[in-house]
Amino acid sequence: MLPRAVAGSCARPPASGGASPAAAAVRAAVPAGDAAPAAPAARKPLIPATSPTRKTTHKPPPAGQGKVAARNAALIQAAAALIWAPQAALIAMAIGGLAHGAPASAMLAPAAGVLALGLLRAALDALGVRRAFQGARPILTARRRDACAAMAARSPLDMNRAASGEAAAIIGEQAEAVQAWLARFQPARMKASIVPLVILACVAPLSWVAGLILLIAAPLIPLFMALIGWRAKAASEAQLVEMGAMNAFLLDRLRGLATIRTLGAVETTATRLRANAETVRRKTMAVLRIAFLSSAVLELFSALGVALVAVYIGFHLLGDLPFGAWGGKLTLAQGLFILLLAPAFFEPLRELSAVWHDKAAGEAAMTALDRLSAPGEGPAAIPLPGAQAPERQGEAATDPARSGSTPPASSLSVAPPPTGPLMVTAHGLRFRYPGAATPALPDGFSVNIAAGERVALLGPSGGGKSTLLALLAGLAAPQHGVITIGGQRLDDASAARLRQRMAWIGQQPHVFTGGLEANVSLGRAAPNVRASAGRALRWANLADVAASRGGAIIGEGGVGLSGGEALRLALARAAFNQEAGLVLADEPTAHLDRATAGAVTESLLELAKGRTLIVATHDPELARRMDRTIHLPSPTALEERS
Ligand SMILES: Nc1ncnc2c1ncn2[C@@H]1O[C@H](COP(=O)(O)OP(=O)(O)OP(=O)(O)O)[C@@H](O)[C@H]1O
Repeated sequence: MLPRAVAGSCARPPASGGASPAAAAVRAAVPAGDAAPAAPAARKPLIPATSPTRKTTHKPPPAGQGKVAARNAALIQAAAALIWAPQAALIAMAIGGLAHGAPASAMLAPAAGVLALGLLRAALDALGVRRAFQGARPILTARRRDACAAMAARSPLDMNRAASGEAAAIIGEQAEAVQAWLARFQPARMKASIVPLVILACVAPLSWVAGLILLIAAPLIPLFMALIGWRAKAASEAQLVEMGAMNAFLLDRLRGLATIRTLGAVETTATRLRANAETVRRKTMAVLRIAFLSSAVLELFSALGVALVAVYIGFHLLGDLPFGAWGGKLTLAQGLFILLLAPAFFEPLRELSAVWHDKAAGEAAMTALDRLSAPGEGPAAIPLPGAQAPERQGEAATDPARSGSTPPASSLSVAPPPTGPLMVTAHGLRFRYPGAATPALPDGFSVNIAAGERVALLGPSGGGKSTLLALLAGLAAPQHGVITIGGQRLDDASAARLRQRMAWIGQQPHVFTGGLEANVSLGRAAPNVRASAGRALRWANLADVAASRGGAIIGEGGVGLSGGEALRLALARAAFNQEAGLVLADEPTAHLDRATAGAVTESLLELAKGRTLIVATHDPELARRMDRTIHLPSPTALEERS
């Protein structure tokens, strides 16, 4: 089985600014896929993250740079919000002037001023939003890249790796919440800490009563929002976990659809899926309930604050409440100015509350990304030799501890493995899966396979055939013993380079979304890629399939391939790799009818010309066609020995 591929990140424009917390929560709680069909760009062919010739470069997230960009964007947005103060002053003065008998023509200058300031405000606001989005995007991309790199740095044999469905849901979909959090919550927080203070500074010198009302009403909003926010975060996290679990379950069952049908387990699977969906619905409703509750609290307090200011100003102007203006009496213009500013005082607090759910969802998504990006250390982890997690950049090549218990004698050798068929040796191997009671291979297992030899690994189920192939492919490191490929020791430093000279044919090759040719080349660099992929397809007897599909998308969401065709695709992939001097095949004829299995056997033999071939199989016919057979003992024999 090749390492699972992880979907790359896809850009999505910022969500439109929601006015209420409920709207924000609906955005956060409802999966994007439910709200709108995936954009065609999101269906690009995927390339395995550990594709041998594809080098992943990891850059650290531009945290410092991102922070400066976010602060600048927030300041621009705060400045835009503050423009309302001079606009309100112009409007109040103009109406005050009218009340005192000024001619209508006196309105023209203030109206022009309000218009000009309005345009400036809109421009600044747009600039601030744009800057915030541009500042947040690279941070999200870096986090996604880190998560993909950390996943790729774990062996496909590692059972503790996140399931593909869960990883795809977190990296592809849930991670978008980080963008909303960074681009919207942080500017909103900055606005909420600057704008009300400035407005208070404008209002208080005119009327201490109005200032006091605002001062008392304002902190109640963040206080209640914080109280509700704690629950919102917990609810968002629970919802994300449930969504990831459902995706993982769905993907797993889709992969095994044929088996489910064969075993008549369709109804059971559907029932379980229905139960999962019901749990997701309940968790989503919990998030929405909290959102609507916080929305009600917020509107109540801001409406009360504005109403109290309006009542006071009204009665003050009528002379019923003659106090509160520092010993004097407010003019109509001053009263209007305060009235116009009162809603603007609460506006940033409302906005902050509206994006509070972005914060809850963003933090929950960030935690999920962190979990994926964790390098997978500890007793249960199986690191992928030769792969580098982002944190380990530059460290792996010089760290002997990572290459197993034996010192990396030839790891300093940078000579490329020889061309042509590769000799394979294994000496004194010991390998036990983390947490397993018994070794997966006979202890001290040794083997010598000559260059160009064709060998079958035979043995009962669970005897360790696939494990041995995985160790030879450098997908996991043995706890003891030495493997050499083409005379070079397979270790942490050489694994990635040696894997480039290997081809792997699994039982159920993964078909990526994309055309047949792209599925053969898998993003690998080669001269005349298309022509070479076409040749490989013709060689694997897939020319007819390619012609009938006419460049259509195959794989996830596209037209599928039969089991035999998928196997032939794997053969074409191996044939495409002209550099491969070692072909490792894991039960290539399993699940195939006799005729197709025979055809696959012939193709394998042809592929093996000029290459070394090691096949794990239960198929006696395939084993008979090999030069030699190696028997691996049964697991019970191993248990007795251990
Ligand atoms: N990723 C894994 N994590 C933990 N244990 C594993 C893992 N893969 C295999 N094993 C265990 O290791 C032992 C050897 O399994 P392996 O798949 O290598 O046998 P096999 O000979 O290929 O079997 P089969 O013919 O059924 O494919 C088994 O006991 C199996 O349960």
